[in-house]
Amino acid sequence: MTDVTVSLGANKYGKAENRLVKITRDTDRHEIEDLNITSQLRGAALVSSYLEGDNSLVVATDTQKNTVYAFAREHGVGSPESFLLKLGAHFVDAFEWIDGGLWQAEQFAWERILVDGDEHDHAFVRKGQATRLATVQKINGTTHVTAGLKDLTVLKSTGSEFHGFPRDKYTTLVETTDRILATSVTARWRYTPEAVEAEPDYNALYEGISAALVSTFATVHSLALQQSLWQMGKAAIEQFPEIAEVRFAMPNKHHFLVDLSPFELDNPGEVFFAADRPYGLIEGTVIRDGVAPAPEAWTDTPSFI
Ligand SMILES: O=c1[nH]c(=O)c2[nH]c(=O)[nH]c2[nH]1
Repeated sequence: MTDVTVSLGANKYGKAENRLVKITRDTDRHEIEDLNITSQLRGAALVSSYLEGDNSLVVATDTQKNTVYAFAREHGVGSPESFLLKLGAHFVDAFEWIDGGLWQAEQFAWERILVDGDEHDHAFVRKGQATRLATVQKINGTTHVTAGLKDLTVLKSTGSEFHGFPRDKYTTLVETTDRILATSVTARWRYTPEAVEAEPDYNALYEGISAALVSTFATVHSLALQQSLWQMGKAAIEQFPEIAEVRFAMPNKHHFLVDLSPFELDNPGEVFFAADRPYGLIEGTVIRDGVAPAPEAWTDTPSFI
């Protein structure tokens, strides 16, 4: 057997993709900062953790994660650059064997939802996300037009409650009167045969209907995402006689308040972990009374929405 020797090359370790949502709520006009942060450390002395399983110098990835959330509360975010600089300085200063590291951030941009032309104080829409949808169905001699949108991500940093649900031995969810409500709306609506016949301005209808959906999301004080869904569909149908029905699929994008008490920090609704899965999935159709149902309009379109 030939003598084979191996050595450890470049390495670093840490916690990837810490989803941090920071709400600044000193006044009624909230600010949102939404980031995905990765922290990784390097140090020559860390070789023993790889070669021998010696963890005596391993600043746990869990500690790195906690530091991200605690720093958001202690120092705020401000800019991703300044936040990462603070993290980097902390790790190399606090642990002398940490020579360096790599700290990376993605920041997701949000805009305030406009309600009657005015910026809302605590309701936001993710920038540049929504995709417009349109379908023409010719079937049994009839033409149906459906339209909609997907990936319209909206968030309210207050004005949402969830309580009064049944409890059994598997229920652990704590009742809340103030939570973040966030969803990525998929909605498809069907235009009435009369609207299609009249060859309406579909661009103007799309703008108006999508504005009605988001402004209703913003203004409804929500007791559940189900109720927001209903109110959004109802508003669109009431404001636009061209719509016969609206179908929705709305994931409940959970934001969990981070427990900062182990670090002797309070967290009055400011620092959240934005989970990506599992998520609640709330679906429903809102139908104008008196219109003829047209299930064939949806033939071969995506299963529900
Ligand atoms: O708006 C909500 N609807 C639910 O049905 C539900 N279930 C849950 O755990 N949280 C929530 N939130």
